[in-house]
Amino acid sequence: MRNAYHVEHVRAAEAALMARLPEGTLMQRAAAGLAATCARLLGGVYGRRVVLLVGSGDNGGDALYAGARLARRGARVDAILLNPERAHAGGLAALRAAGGRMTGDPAVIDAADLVVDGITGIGGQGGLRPGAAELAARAAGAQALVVAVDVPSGVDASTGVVEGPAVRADVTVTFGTYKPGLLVDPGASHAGVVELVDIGLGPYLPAEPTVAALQAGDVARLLPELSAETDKYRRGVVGVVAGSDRFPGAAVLTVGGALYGAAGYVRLAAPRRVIDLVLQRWPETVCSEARPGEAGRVQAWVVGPGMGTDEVARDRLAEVLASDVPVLVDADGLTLLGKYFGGRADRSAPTVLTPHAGECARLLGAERADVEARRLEHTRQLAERTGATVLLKGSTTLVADPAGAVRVNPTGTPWLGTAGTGDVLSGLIGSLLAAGLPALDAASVGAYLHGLAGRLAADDAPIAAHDVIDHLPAAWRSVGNDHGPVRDARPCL
Ligand SMILES: NC(=O)C1=CN([C@@H]2O[C@H](COP(=O)(O)OP(=O)(O)OC[C@H]3O[C@@H](n4cnc5c(N)ncnc54)[C@H](OP(=O)(O)O)[C@@H]3O)[C@@H](O)[C@H]2O)[C@@H](O)CC1
Ligand SMILES: [K+]
Repeated sequence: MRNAYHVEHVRAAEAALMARLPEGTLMQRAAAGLAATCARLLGGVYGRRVVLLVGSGDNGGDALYAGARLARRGARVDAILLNPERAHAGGLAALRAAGGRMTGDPAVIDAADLVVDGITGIGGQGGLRPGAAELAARAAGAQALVVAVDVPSGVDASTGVVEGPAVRADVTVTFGTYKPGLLVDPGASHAGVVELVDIGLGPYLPAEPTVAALQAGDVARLLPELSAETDKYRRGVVGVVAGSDRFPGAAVLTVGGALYGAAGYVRLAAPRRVIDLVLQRWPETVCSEARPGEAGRVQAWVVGPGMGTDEVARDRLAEVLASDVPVLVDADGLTLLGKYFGGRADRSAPTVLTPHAGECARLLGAERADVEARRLEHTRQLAERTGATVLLKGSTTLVADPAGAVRVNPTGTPWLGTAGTGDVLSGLIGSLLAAGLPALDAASVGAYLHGLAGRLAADDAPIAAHDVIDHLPAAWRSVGNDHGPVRDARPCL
């Protein structure tokens, strides 16, 4: 698990650790890690041109001490101080002693091999002020690699919100722990590759992170265990209510995602025309024209993709919500939820909602642009308000549960932003719910596998939703299964 903590937790941990160490120790650890990354990126230090952008806080101090280390190894280091009177005194003295120079001329940026962004870190507030914004823009237009110290300046470390101009880094070297703003967009897309330098904060951070990102090993651990005794019934049945005469393809994609999840089989409740189309593609589907409540027992329902928003669809949703099993509501189901159910599910069994930003905005009565800009806040808010686990789709998919846990998905590709991929995701998560995964795990594991399948399918070229289904087995295989290879459960005869 890649854990990220709100700035208030980082500050508390830092204070507790600093109380046990000689003054300046943490900044030296940070600067050493930063300088090592810069040296590696430069592919050698001697004769390289490095420019430091230095704010008046400790973020600037880190940059100055790292610059001093590089200067001692022969780099030509120029520091631009945003506020010369308030720059970190110890860092300044170290840089001077190592042969670094202070300059007021931003033209040095144009000729630099590497720019170190030490304007603001966890102490930054709002978008960059004009002087800092000009330097950031100049660095973005130059050839140099940009390395952000702790957090790209202008990105809110705790939330990923970017309120105005901000640095766009190639690499961010962060200290002690990841920050949510490095994992959640729009901040994440400013951070580039994130490297963590251990400065010893670990034991002083709370057990529960503010935001966590699953890694392959976590997904492997969370996947359901299969054994020789596992049959289709024990693996669970996922029910799908999707598709309509107008949008039959949504059912094909949702069923496809569900078939390649962990459930033993997929039951579809839909109109005849939808069933015919689904059976052509997926003959293994168990289909029924009956209402969901009469279609047979399932361990989880997926309801919504392409089902329409008329009163027939409303009644189907009502039946599914009245069941006592986990339910995932997506697409038209979300519209119906807002229109007829006051935006609330009010169920005792787990409910998962999978809106994109527009659907999330509608359910919250907010603006879509606001949801995009403050993804963490709005995902949490919708989970609190609905009592459901909410997965907000889009760049850096987020999952929040009503108890306050938040996960951010580290996989995915912009190529996934194409019609029907959401239907595949719904089916996949529904299948994981049917196999018994708790809502937060089902949603975040589903997002992980879906994002990975999308990446494998795209390989830097456009994809369609059915390509994602085709690559789900490869995505599963690539994370492995912590419970051992299933094919070895029984000896071959
Ligand atoms: N925590 C740890 O364990 C460790 C932390 N360490 C390091 O300390 C960093 C935190 O240092 P910090 O607290 O001094 O704050 P920091 O990020 O330098 O920013 C404050 C400065 O920014 C300015 N400023 C604010 N907003 C601005 C804006 N929009 N645009 C422009 N300027 C703006 C603000 O100006 P003021 O408001 O005072 O005028 C003030 O000058 C942390 O990120 C890490 O790098 C490591 O050394 C060791 C371990
Ligand atoms: K920075």
